[in-house]
Amino acid sequence: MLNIALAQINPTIGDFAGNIALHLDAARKARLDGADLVVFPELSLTGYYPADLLDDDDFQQRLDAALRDLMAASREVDSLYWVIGAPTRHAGVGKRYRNSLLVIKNGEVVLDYHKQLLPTYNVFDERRHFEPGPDVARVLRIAGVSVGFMVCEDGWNDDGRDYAVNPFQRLADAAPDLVVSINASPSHVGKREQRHAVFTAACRRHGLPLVYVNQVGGHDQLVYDGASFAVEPVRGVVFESSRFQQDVTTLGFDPHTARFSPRGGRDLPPVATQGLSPLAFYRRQIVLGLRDYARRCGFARVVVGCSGGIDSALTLALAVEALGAHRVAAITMPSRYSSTGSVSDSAQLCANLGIPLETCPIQDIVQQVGQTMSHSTLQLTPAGLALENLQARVRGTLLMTYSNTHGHLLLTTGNKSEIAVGYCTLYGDTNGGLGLIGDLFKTEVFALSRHLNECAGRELIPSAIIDKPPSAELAPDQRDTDSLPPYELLDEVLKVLIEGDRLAEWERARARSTYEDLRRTDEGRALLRRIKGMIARNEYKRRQAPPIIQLRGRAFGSGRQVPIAAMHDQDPGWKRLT
Ligand SMILES: Nc1ncnc2c1ncn2[C@@H]1O[C@H](COP(=O)(O)OP(=O)(O)OC[C@H]2O[C@@H]([n+]3cccc(C(=O)O)c3)[C@H](O)[C@@H]2O)[C@@H](O)[C@H]1O
Ligand SMILES: Nc1ncnc2c1ncn2[C@@H]1O[C@H](COP(=O)(O)OP(=O)(O)OP(=O)(O)O)[C@@H](O)[C@H]1O
Ligand SMILES: NC(=O)CC[C@H](N)C(=O)O
Repeated sequence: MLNIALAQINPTIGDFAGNIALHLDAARKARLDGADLVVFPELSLTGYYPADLLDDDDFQQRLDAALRDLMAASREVDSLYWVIGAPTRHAGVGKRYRNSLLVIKNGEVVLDYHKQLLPTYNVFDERRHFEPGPDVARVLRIAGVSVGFMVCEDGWNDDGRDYAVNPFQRLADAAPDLVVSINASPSHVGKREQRHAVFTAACRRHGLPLVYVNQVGGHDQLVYDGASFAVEPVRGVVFESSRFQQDVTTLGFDPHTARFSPRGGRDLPPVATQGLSPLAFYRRQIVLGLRDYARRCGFARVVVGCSGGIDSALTLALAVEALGAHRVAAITMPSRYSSTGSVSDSAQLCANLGIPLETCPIQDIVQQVGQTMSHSTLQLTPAGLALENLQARVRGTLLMTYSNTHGHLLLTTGNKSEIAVGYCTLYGDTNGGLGLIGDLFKTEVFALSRHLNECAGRELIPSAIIDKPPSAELAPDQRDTDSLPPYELLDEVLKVLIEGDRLAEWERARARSTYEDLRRTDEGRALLRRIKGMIARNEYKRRQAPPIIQLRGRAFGSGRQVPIAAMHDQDPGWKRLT
């Protein structure tokens, strides 16, 4: 019997002392639980993903020292095998580092393995920093059990197709009793189920049991849900660590039966195939994403402009859940175009959430800006769109002034639909340090708001806010639908155009059929061209936008890299100055 601890930790990138302490605490717990080896996530020493910090001299020196400190720390838990992840120096031609898995014991490296498949797609950019490891299998005998090792993406090329490099196949050829995979796998809706499908299929194909340990925590726009797991070749996933929090659990493994057992128990039931609902998932992902972003960047409090609309309401409700009511500030900034509901609904929302609502009307400043500009040599009186945007910019400026004064992090409130088509004001409502709902389509913003109310068993977000038609309230009687197609239609089209083959299977059929229906008529094709044009022409806004927490298969940000100064397909608004 081999006792193996799955140490799902939440390292902070570059906080070497803190990360070593996390390793040591987990190792001590593993020892108390009778573990022979403790398994940490990919790049557990640095945190995933250090990116260009790997090119920084000081970081490199701190990393070298930290690796020595971690080895020394391993002596404090006598004879325990630690499986850790760290960049290690690469001496040959090419990149300076490899993405490595090290097995250490009593201060010595007893095995090293270097990741072969370096993901460089979507949000990943590992080829930029790492040299791939050689096409070899690495196996070590621990407590009479032969254990083979791999790192994250190494396990994803085993789907029956004929890849040039398939580390899972290579390891299977070495016939270990057990596979240990260390990972930094960011989560989005459906990702947990995808991991289960990929690894149960490979384990079944090769008749191999596997332990998969993932990182947990929020790192900029990415959130890692943990959800580490153990797979038996016949029964599939039989254990799953808790999601969205650190977890150190020790399992027994019997090499004769290839089965796992809980500590002191006999058997494990198979884990349910279906995890959280999409809405429950979004909520937990955003809450952890904000919590870790705020604490890692040193923000005790956040501030949100509260319009009485659904986007700011949902942002506030999620911020209160993540940080507590005492850490969230809301400011209403009515203008002459604000409805009465804008302030009264904001007041009701804040009462429901238990936060005070500050008030700062903007009419005087907007007027003053107009007068200043018209009385200057500019002789310019802001009107039309310029006046609309001025209001949004005055609000953005006031919010940043509040942030500068009190040190609150400003949360931006844009959703994926409006970010896609540029229905937002640059340096106005796009101001902020982090977006919580920027990867939710507007229809999902409504659904998640209702979900929060259902979970609370009361109205957190007042139904008046949920039921009112979306409006920017920057001009008289303005409605979003004056400028945009109805969100029920727009969102389905955006799913196809933005997410494409990354669109989750459960929503693919509906989105595609809406899209294909539109392609059948002249009017529909014209609408598609218009939407494509809006997406293309607003690339520049997204390039300047704050990071948003990724929730879906393809989010704006590093996961979608599109040039700005380009001629985009079918863009009716494209013009070249000659
Ligand atoms: N390729 C490019 N590269 C760099 N910069 C570029 C650019 N193209 C335009 N620009 C700049 O961007 C400016 C236009 O962008 P911007 O000033 O943002 O203004 P714009 O996109 O023209 O207008 C904002 C739109 O968003 C709507 N809105 C505003 C606020 C809130 C909401 C809501 O409900 O959430 C909706 C508003 O009603 C309006 O339709 C141009 O004047 C130019 O300076
Ligand atoms: N009267 C206001 N008071 C305070 N903040 C405002 C006000 N109006 C707009 N904002 C800020 O600007 C953001 C964009 O608001 P706007 O109403 O223009 O569009 P929206 O996308 O429908 O957002 P929401 O649903 O929150 O109203 C809001 O989420 C809010 O943060
Ligand atoms: N760190 C990695 O290798 C991540 C890639 C992998 N396919 C995942 O997202 O799970």
